[in-house]
Amino acid sequence: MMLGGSDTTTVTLTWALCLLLNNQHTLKRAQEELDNHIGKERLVNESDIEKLVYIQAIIKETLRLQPVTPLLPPRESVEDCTVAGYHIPVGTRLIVNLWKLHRDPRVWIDPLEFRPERFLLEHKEVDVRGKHFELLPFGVGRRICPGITFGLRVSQLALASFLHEFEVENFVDKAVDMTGSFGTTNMKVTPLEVLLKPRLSPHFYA
Ligand code: HEM
Repeated sequence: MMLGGSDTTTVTLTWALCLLLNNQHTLKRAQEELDNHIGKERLVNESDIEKLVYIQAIIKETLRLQPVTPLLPPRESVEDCTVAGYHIPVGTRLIVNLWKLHRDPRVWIDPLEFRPERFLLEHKEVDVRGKHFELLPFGVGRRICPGITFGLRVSQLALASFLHEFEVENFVDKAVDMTGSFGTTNMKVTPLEVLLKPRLSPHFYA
């Protein structure tokens, strides 16, 4: 249970930072949201997350483009059925391809673009809890991730605190490498190196 939790959150936060660094306007907008709602005289609290809708949208958009498990663990059909015109005999192993689903151009406008705004606009009603089949980063059905609420909250709070407390810049003057391992877990292959600068008064870091 704890292994499922720590890896997945680290992977999500790493990809979120990569995507923000490669899309500077989104990084700026996230920090503006933090400055407007929290200011610079105190740290972020868990109770602030409700108001940080852009931060929430960043985590959703990260999970869409870089799902932790691009292929969900296999299922087995318990009876003969037909799906989208394909006959699936009982006992067939089925694997849901989240990578493809989350980038389907019939569902998502500019599917390869990192655009958190989509979750405040045209996909406002889409959540990640297994009810909307176009976005299933935590899986679906009776084996759905039991750590959704905790995983989401930790990712949102960690990202909000990090961006509130630090200016973050790419270490080298080129786009962050987005190569993923694409194994069971979608890890970033090369290390992410960033430059950090405090954004708040020194006493917050003592
Ligand atoms: C961003 C964070 C997380 C993501 C993206 C994530 C994603 C997933 C996915 C895709 C599955 C497979 C679901 C399926 O087969 O339909 C899963 C299963 C699971 N997750 Fe998570 N997870 C996260 C956080 C957590 C946390 C925080 C915990 C626990 C504290 C956790 C515990 C588990 C467990 C125990 C399973 C296996 C459930 C089963 O097979 O019945 N996960 N997770």
